[in-house]
Amino acid sequence: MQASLSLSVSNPAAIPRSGHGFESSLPFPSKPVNLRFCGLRREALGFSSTSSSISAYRSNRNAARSKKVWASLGSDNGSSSSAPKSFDYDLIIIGAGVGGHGAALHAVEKGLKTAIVEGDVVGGTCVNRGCVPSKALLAVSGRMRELQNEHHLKALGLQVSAASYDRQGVADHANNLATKIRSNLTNSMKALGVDILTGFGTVLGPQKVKVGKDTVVTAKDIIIATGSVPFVPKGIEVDGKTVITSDHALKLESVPDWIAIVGSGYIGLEFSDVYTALGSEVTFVEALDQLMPGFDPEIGKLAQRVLINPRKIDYHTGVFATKITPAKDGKPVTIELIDAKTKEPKETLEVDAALIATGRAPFTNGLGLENINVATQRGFIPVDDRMRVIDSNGDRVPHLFCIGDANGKMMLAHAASAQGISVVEQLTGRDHVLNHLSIPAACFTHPEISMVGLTEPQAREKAELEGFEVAVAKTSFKANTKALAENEGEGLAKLIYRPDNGEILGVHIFGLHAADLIHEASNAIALGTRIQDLKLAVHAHPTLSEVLDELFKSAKVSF
Ligand SMILES: Cc1cc2nc3c(=O)[nH]c(=O)nc-3n(C[C@H](O)[C@H](O)[C@H](O)COP(=O)(O)OP(=O)(O)OC[C@H]3O[C@@H](n4cnc5c(N)ncnc54)[C@H](O)[C@@H]3O)c2cc1C
Repeated sequence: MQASLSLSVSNPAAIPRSGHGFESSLPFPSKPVNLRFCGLRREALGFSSTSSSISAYRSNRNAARSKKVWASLGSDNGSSSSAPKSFDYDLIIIGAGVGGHGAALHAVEKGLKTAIVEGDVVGGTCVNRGCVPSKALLAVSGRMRELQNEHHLKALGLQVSAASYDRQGVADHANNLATKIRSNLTNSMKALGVDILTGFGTVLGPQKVKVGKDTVVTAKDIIIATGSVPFVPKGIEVDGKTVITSDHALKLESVPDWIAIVGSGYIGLEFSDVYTALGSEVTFVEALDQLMPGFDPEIGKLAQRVLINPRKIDYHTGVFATKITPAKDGKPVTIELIDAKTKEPKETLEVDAALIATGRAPFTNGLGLENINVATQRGFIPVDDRMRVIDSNGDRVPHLFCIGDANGKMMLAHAASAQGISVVEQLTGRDHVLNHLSIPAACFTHPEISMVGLTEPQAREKAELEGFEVAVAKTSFKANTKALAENEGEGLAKLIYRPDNGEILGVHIFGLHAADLIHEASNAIALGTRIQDLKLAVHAHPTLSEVLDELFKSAKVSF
């Protein structure tokens, strides 16, 4: 039975989505979708934004405009430009993904007259082809996994005769969620006064954008937020049916008996969770010597023991897939492997399907960067620590910023949104530099993996360079009452810190709801809270949050 799931892409051809022929530098992964990023703001939740509140926004906006402080932007971003004195907008954002949307809402709240240009559908990757539909599928795989686990059910005194699923129903759940969130997002932007300009955006100059064929709009400042597309290495032929990317996999048009997943980063891992829960066997193909590169090694090892070994998953590490050919005329998908180091040919795998999860490539094609003397670096737009675009001479391009996946700093939804908010803060007079080390990442397998800050090897390297001590504390979920009540005691939380001053360097969690638990640590890093103060915080009992309480209490800080 074939599904006809559609993500309602009104004009999917508007933006090319082919691979870019270079290695994507995907930093570790993801975190839970903050509903704010997905349009579920007050208004969308039924607290309607009245016309009086909108007009209040508009008059605040005008007041804020006249008071705008540009000091933080430096002289080359200020009024020295020869651009026209009056503009159509204070701010134009190119790309209505999660980054563009976050920036737009913050900008109108701050009183900036704002337009957002979108060449496809509002919501970008996260809402239409990323976080949102993938988490809907993972919600299903989590439940399937529980219902299929006889030991778990028996331990809870439950009996379930057989768990089965309706593939189309599962696909509909993912599609419906994306549609709902996309509509919330569109409505909230409209309600707050963001102008949505439909068409492909091209930068004509630092303060001028062409939308579609012949509309030209000007703005005091421009943010590029054009996101990314799946990266497909050379030699791999994607047919969208048996050799697929995440864009296709999210439609769940089939559940193959045996699927190879090329790449074991967070996207590959999450899909392995979905496919194995729905009955597929999975084979990972990974170029590095270990699965799950990017995770703290100790957490990766534990995750491999729990997520990979007991499931219908096998793997080949240290190999490149040089050629992948789709199934045809009754022949299976073939995957030719070579040794990643020696480049000697190895075996050829024959499977029912292959999912290419080798990272994401920035989408900066056709943006008109040549008009502003900007050269991309492996496709990414170079920016400084305030997201200001850097040109080919190493100078800042006045009034031009780039946020989100397109700058490659941290390819996560909430990082894109935080960068957008940070830029708007700068434009409205507050110098702001985002601390990317305080931004958490999560992988939504069952159980989940989350992290913030440095891994232990990274922290030790930094300590050696800077000359300080590093200490590590750990707590098991087996010591947590709530986890045991749920029969989910498998898990570990790890804290990497400086014993001399109580600074948190990194926190890594594998276990039930790890993606939610990480925020206590990321807020502490963002706010500079030290472990000696966290030890005094009180957590409700019995909750999973006590895992972190235990973790901080077990750290040995020397004052
Ligand atoms: C399967 C999958 C699961 C993921 N899960 C998570 C997760 O759980 N948590 C997480 O944090 N991240 C997750 N991510 C990553 C996340 O989706 C991205 O980091 C995020 O979407 C980046 O946001 P962005 O605004 O930079 O770009 P995008 O969301 O890609 O949006 C860019 C927008 O710009 C538009 N556009 C591009 N060029 C132009 C142009 N010239 N003119 C007009 N419009 C243009 C595009 O159509 C698009 O709408 C996931 C990604 C995938 C693929």
